[in-house]
Amino acid sequence: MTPASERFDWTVSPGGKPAGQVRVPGDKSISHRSVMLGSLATGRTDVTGFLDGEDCLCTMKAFQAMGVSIERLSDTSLRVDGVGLHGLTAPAHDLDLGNSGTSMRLMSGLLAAQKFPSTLVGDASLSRRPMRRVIDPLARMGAHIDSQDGKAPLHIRPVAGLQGIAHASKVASAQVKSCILLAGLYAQGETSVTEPEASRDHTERMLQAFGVQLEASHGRAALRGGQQLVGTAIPVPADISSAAFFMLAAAIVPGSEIVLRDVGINPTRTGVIDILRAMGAEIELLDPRTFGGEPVSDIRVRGRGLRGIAVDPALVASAIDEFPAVFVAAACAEGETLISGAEELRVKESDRIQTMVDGLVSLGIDAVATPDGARIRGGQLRGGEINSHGDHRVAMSFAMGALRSSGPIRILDVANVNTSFPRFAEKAQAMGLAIAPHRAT
Ligand SMILES: O=C(O)C1=C[C@@H](OP(=O)(O)O)[C@@H](O)[C@H](O)C1
Ligand SMILES: C=C(OP(=O)(O)O)C(=O)O
Repeated sequence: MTPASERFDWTVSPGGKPAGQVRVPGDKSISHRSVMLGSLATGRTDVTGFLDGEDCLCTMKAFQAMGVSIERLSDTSLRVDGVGLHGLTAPAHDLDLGNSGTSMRLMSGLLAAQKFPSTLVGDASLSRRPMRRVIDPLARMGAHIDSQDGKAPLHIRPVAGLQGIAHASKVASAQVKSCILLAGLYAQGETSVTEPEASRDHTERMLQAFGVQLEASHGRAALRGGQQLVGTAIPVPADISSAAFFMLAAAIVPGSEIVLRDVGINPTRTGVIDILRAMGAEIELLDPRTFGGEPVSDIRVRGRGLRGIAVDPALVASAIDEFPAVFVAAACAEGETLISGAEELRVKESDRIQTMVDGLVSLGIDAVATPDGARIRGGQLRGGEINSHGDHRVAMSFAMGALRSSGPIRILDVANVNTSFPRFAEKAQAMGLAIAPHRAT
């Protein structure tokens, strides 16, 4: 795998008609949680379809550094021998969580409850992201976390115990919700989280699969502390957030047809399907089934040409990571697309509103950023150079844009794609994209 420190670029030549079948890598959210919950359980957890991206490998290494035996049976299969809720041991060094917001926010919850200190560090992008959204509620539970003005590194001090709280989150964030629920496993009494829109519910589903009693309803989750987790088998579905780039590819090229296999279609994640359908894409769910506690299906996408829409703000939470792809879909649609209610995009790996608007404008598209979204008028993409700002989802979205551009698109700084989608360029090539990776010059 390419180390994120090496600079890589892509040149993507225009044209191509996406065709064929692909299974994109495993779901990132579920892969992180499989390591975390498997480590805290008693007994063995076998994980198949694990995402071997750098983000999830950071989580895996962090738990290994805290004494958990995690064996890689293959690139995508793990065997986790859990140490129980109180079995983690003090790491000998800072825990480096790379580029991964999910690792840092979820782990801060469970580490806040430990009898040993720990320090969580990340790369330059992760060190710019807001952590007060987890530090403040954890402090109300009795945790001690020192930060750099609300940002990483996070120094977590040992505490005698935590108290359950009822947390009303201002943002719809599965990372905040999961952080508090993981701390709640160790707290006295009940811990609950409510949020303005329902965020992805993998933590709730997976805790239940590990035997935890939990109340979950739309926008609220609650559990009582002191419950034991019991190891279980976790088959990880393909990640709808990675599949979204291929949905985009087929949707913007009339006459194309692809099938994406084994994709997780948890209803808290399927906003991108609703948005692309509203824009005119033909998307069919084939053979719906379940993997463990998660709904899965194959997805057929046929390109029919897209039209601009006002994206329903109620879909933002369930499509949050797919907006870079939606920006490119909007650029390839007839008419105007309005995106609103999506200010969370500004605090991801990059400011995804600004990065996407800047990139589209440099490719000749009329696009304007607003505080919580953008206005994008569809048009002819021309060739040019895109700075991905080291943001994997920005890089992959613009790569697909080349299917409709009049000249080659060069995308700078793409090594970070390995955080969520290892071997993306090979899979995209196999589906018809003329993508050439090369060392940055
Ligand atoms: O809980 C998770 O696994 C994730 C939650 C989302 O973040 P927020 O909770 O910050 O919205 C998402 O953007 C991220 O890629 C993964
Ligand atoms: C926002 C993302 O991840 P994280 O928050 O885990 O860095 C993402 O993968 O798009």
